[in-house]
Amino acid sequence: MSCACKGVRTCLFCEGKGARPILKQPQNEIQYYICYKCGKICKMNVGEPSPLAVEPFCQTACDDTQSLIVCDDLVAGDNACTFKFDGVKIIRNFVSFEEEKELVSFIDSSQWVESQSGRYKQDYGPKVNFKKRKLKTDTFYGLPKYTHTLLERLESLSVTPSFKPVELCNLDYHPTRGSAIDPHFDDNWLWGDRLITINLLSSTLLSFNHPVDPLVVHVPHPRLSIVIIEGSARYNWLHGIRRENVTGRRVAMTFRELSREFSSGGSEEKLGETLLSIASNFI
Ligand SMILES: O=C(O)CCC(=O)C(=O)O
Ligand SMILES: [Fe+2]
Repeated sequence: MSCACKGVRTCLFCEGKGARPILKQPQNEIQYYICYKCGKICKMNVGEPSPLAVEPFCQTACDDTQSLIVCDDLVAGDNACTFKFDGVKIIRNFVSFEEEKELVSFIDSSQWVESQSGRYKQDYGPKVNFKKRKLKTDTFYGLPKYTHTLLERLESLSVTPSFKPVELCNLDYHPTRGSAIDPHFDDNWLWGDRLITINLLSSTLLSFNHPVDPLVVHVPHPRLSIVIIEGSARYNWLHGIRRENVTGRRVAMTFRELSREFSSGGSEEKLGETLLSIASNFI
């Protein structure tokens, strides 16, 4: 085993060789979670088991009859919260177990590359230097074929009108590597308003940290579900996956669309058109 950790990032492999993980969660952090069933925000009391251990249901009665739930403009639960948190949609059972098996086998037939914090990665999209705001398209040939039906299905659900991704990033997490992703904002120069992730093989929690206050909102990301991040969840809260919430192998497929700058009327419109045209080849 080896790893690609740099700077403050660590995984179980480099920690085994002496790397020191920095303390990531503040002691006085107030934790909330989103109810699996009704989408309400509930406060987690100290000492309560992780919402991943027991499905986090809110204390009030909520309707559990739907297999497809959409959490939008989440409302404060009984333990009323005073902050605004919106812009997360969860669609459960977006893929079936059979499709999951097929997808993972397609994905695994391509090479995984080691990434930081115990993750493996596969990228389909432009090569980007976000610091210098430069990108190259010469190694991007198109999105993989296995995404075609998934994107058509997404289109037909109409929760994400005209979503045209120009990047797919597959990430592989495993508890034996201590895989995680530290709280971060996704770029907003190239990438647009919506980030969409399909979660395969195991359920997890997507944790949203307030950029200033010691506040976190854990959002369930069930196996087979899709999560759409936009609005304040996209731009005002950092998101990440904590090591303790990776309980089995997890494969996440994240799709990203173009920002306004790369869309029609924007200063990089032409480059955007090139990317869209490449992405429409399913290879
Ligand atoms: O694994 C995930 O669900 C999140 C990945 C993510 O935030 C990213 O790649 O930027
Ligand atoms: Fe991200």
